Amino acid sequence: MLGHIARRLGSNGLKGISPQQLLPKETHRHLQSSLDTIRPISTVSLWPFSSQPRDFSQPNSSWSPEMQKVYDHYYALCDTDTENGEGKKRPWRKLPSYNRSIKYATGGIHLSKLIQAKARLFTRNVKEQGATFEYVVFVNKEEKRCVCVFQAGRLLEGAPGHVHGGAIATMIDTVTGTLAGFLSGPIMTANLNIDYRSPMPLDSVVLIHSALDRIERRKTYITSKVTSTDESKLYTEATALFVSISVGHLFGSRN
Ligand SMILES: CCCCCCCCCCCCCC(=O)SCCNC(=O)CCNC(=O)[C@H](O)C(C)(C)COP(=O)(O)OP(=O)(O)OC[C@H]1O[C@@H](n2cnc3c(N)ncnc32)[C@H](O)[C@@H]1OP(=O)(O)O
Repeated sequence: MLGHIARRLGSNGLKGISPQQLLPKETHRHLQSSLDTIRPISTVSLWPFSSQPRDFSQPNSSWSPEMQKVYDHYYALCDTDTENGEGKKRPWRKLPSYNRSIKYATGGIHLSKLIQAKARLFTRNVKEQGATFEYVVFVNKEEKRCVCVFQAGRLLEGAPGHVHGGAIATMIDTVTGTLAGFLSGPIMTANLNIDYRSPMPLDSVVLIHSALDRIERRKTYITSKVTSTDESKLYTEATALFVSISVGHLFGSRN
């Protein structure tokens, strides 16, 4: 199939070629009839390759009612785009989450190939939904803080029936790092201090609250705490230091 498409593309790339020309008649007819059953034809694109990367933080069937409820709560506080382009300005924004750290940033697709084409983000590389890290990050730019809703799947076991401390550290690093990157641009974790206060049962849904403490030159300090969704129980507290880097740092350059 891909060879067929490549032959039809020839040396002219995609210019002027419709999806109908690229697909065998039978495949095209099948695709057309499937799509007709789910969306009005006027809104259907027959182009079979999505240019949109998958957002792993969209709700899915592995989410517990509690996870969905907290997601709905924060989602309702987010900026919205309406059909006539008049969005509602609200303080929160849901961040999309892809399975590579830089691929979809500006120019990142080329960088990600240079660095390691087959690399995948640690927290987004298990196919079975709900088995490991299910999470979504909401950020409040004005208040320089974010909240991550995290459902810890059964494959994250450390102590029997409970979430592994390394998995919790991974999520704290990810969330504090996301906030630091959002506020300061490219960064790397220089220091992460964690106090584990109570064991977290597998399948728990928790909130990871992270906030900017201060920025000093290239250093961004973030504080974080992990609580139950009603915030009555404290699981973990942490502080993190991120140092701003140039892209060259990832290639071993000190500039
Ligand atoms: C963009 C994000 C969005 C993407 C989405 C994906 C989401 C996932 C997000 C996932 C996120 C996950 C992210 C990850 O997991 S990143 C992976 C884990 N981290 C690393 O591997 C980092 C390894 N270390 C280094 O590369 C370098 O040491 C760094 C870059 C950290 C600094 O080396 P550099 O040569 O550049 O700087 P410098 O040495 O001149 O120091 C500069 C300043 O910093 C101070 N300092 C340094 N170290 C420490 C320390 N340990 N405690 C206290 N202070 C420290 C230092 O005193 C100085 O202070 P001052 O003299 O200015 O006062």
